Amino acid sequence: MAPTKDVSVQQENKSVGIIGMGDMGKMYARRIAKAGWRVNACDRADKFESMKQEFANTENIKIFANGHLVSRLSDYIIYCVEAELIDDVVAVYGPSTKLGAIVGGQTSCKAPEIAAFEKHLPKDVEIVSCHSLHGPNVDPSGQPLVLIKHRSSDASFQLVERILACFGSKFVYLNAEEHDQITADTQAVTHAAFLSMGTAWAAGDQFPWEVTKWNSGIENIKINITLRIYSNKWHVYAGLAILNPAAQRQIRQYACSVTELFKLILEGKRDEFETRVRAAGNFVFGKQKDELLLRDEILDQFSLSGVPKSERKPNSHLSLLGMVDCWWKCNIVPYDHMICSTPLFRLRLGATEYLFRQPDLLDDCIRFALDDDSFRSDDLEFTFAARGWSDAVSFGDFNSYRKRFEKPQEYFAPRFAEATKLGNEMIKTILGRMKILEDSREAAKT
Ligand SMILES: NC(=O)C1=CN([C@@H]2O[C@H](COP(=O)(O)OP(=O)(O)OC[C@H]3O[C@@H](n4cnc5c(N)ncnc54)[C@H](OP(=O)(O)O)[C@@H]3O)[C@@H](O)[C@H]2O)C=CC1
Ligand SMILES: O=C(O)C(=O)Cc1ccc(O)cc1
Repeated sequence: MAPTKDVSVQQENKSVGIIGMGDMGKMYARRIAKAGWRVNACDRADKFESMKQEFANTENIKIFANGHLVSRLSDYIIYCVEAELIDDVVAVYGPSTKLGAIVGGQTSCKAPEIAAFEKHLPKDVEIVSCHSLHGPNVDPSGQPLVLIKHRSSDASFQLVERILACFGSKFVYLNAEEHDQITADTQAVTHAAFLSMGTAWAAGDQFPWEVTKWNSGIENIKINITLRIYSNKWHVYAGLAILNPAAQRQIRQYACSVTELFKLILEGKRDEFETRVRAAGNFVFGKQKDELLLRDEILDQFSLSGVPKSERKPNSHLSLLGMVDCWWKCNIVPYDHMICSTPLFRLRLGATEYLFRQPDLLDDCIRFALDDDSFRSDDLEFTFAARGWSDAVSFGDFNSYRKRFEKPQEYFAPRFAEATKLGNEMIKTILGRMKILEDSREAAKT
């Protein structure tokens, strides 16, 4: 029989440690173990027995009582804990790291993670960090996986590459600072926009799929993504926004863009509003010639409502106008950030592109924003919400972020099961199509 990949991996006689066996840690452990590497893993001590049971029959995974035991044994140790806890957890287990091992982390913001490693790890330990730019239930193949060679030899870095190759992801090589700059946009502002939509709908006591005016192709994206975010754990979003200074700046600009555009609407300053929206659009989309990322017939498959197309109305789309204005004011061309794109970022870019690159739609939207007041109160709620999220992030208070998150979460909870199912299908279909487009663009370049 031909030697399998598993055999060559075992021959390296290296083991991987995972500290923090939540959603991402388990996903990492399972995939790395399946590729044949020995995995030593732990979560908090009080979960030791239940974890042991859960992984009793999983080949190559051994559960330990704590991170000291994992650290002492493993050659590449990955911290998969909450971002806000990284300093505390590395302070405890870091000094137990095996002599000459490599350490990395999976948290979504790298400045505090690298600072914790530099502070608490012994000097002989190398540092190679990583970040999978997708959630635990998304197929990692073809998705970006950032690798950060912070303090390591080439040989150690190549070992990490061989270990993480089992995801089939696209490696993206960045330093920690570049990572945080780009993900501030691709992740933190993306979440801020959809979190604000959810807060506004909940504050206005609207299940958007039950209200006719929220029914059109891109509304389906807004609703499905918003519900997808609220059905998740608050700490993931809090960590990557609060701990990343670039994210705080960009989220503040998003709130400011939304507020300024809304004031122009209220004051009826048509020319100023239109000039600003078009200038932002030209900056972001002016050079784009490729086919649109999103198409009606695909978007329409993913409605939570079933309202016929003929009954749909235009929308002022303040949330999308604000995104493009924010990119313009931050001097960001989002297409340059595709290397660190998450599925949600691609959908956000697809939705704004859909509006700005179809001249009739943008004309309708500008006219509607100024002449029709049926979205005014929704836009008011949205503006409050965007500023509230920006404040929550700037104040840096995890607890108030959590409270802010949990209110809409409770409001939308009854629809999570259905929305997640539809959202997963939507993401699969739309991203499948986007990938074909992106591949053909790449092929055209070469
Ligand atoms: N979920 C996602 O979509 C993604 C998340 N990430 C990042 O990955 C990291 C993990 O996220 P995720 O898996 O979703 O979060 P989870 O909350 O599911 O997992 C974190 C786990 O670490 C455990 N933990 C906390 N302290 C310790 C400790 N001292 N020793 C051992 N285990 C500990 C937590 O226990 P307890 O719950 O009791 O605190 C929890 O089980 C985060 O930093 C997140 O930002 C990155 C990409 C995607
Ligand atoms: O795609 C998104 O934006 C998600 O919400 C999932 C996610 C969350 C945190 C990460 O660090 C990476 C991906």
